[in-house]
Amino acid sequence: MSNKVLISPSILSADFAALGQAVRDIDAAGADMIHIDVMDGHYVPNLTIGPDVVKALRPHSDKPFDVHLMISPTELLVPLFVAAGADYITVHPDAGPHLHRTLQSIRAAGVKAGIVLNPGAPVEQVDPVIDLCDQIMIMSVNPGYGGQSFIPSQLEKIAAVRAKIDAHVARGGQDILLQVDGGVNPVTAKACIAAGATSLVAGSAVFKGAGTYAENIAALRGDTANSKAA
Ligand SMILES: O=C(CO)[C@H](O)[C@H](O)COP(=O)(O)O
Ligand SMILES: [Co+2]
Repeated sequence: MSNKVLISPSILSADFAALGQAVRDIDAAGADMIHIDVMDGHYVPNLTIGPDVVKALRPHSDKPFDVHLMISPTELLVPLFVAAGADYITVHPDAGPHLHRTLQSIRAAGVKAGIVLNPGAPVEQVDPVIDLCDQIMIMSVNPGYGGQSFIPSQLEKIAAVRAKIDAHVARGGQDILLQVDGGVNPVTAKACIAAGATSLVAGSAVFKGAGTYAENIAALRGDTANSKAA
């Protein structure tokens, strides 16, 4: 795997009246993936994007669509996001009803599967399903809204999951992206990377940061030569 950290800008912070343009712009600015936050007004107290919007955005970029499902129950809607063009589907273990089966069904559909640990969730949630994960995401804010502040206690969890992934790979298991989502800016990004993250989600820091989208993305990678936002 490349040492370069992947940047997955969250379109939650984009202009919802111009999402296609936003996806084209972050693609051109060097995003590695496009993070799409799906909220149902039930698992989290906010409503956002459904499968028809994901399908409508699909022609606007060839980059992987990184779909973060904050919906409960999860299982019934997974096929709709697969059909809409998701490349990664990441689910919350407590959204239910059957985490193991949900991850199996995502992978059986040819899509990469991930789990998300909320700030209050124990790191042990990873253990029973690590074989089925292509991505593990640590939420560094409580899910539901963009623009919140990074919760520093999650750095310890990032490091603990890094150790679990490294041990898993050493046993011959598949490599797994370690993603962080929430309150990621150039300062917190540095701490996340030091703790072992390999993929960073950022909404506010990309769409509302100090520089151009390309400069904001470069700043998250720690590439200060190409950034005005660091
Ligand atoms: O999943 C999310 C919220 O539930 C978002 O991906 C996340 O909050 C990104 O926004 P920001 O970078 O502004 O914190
Ligand atoms: Co998200």
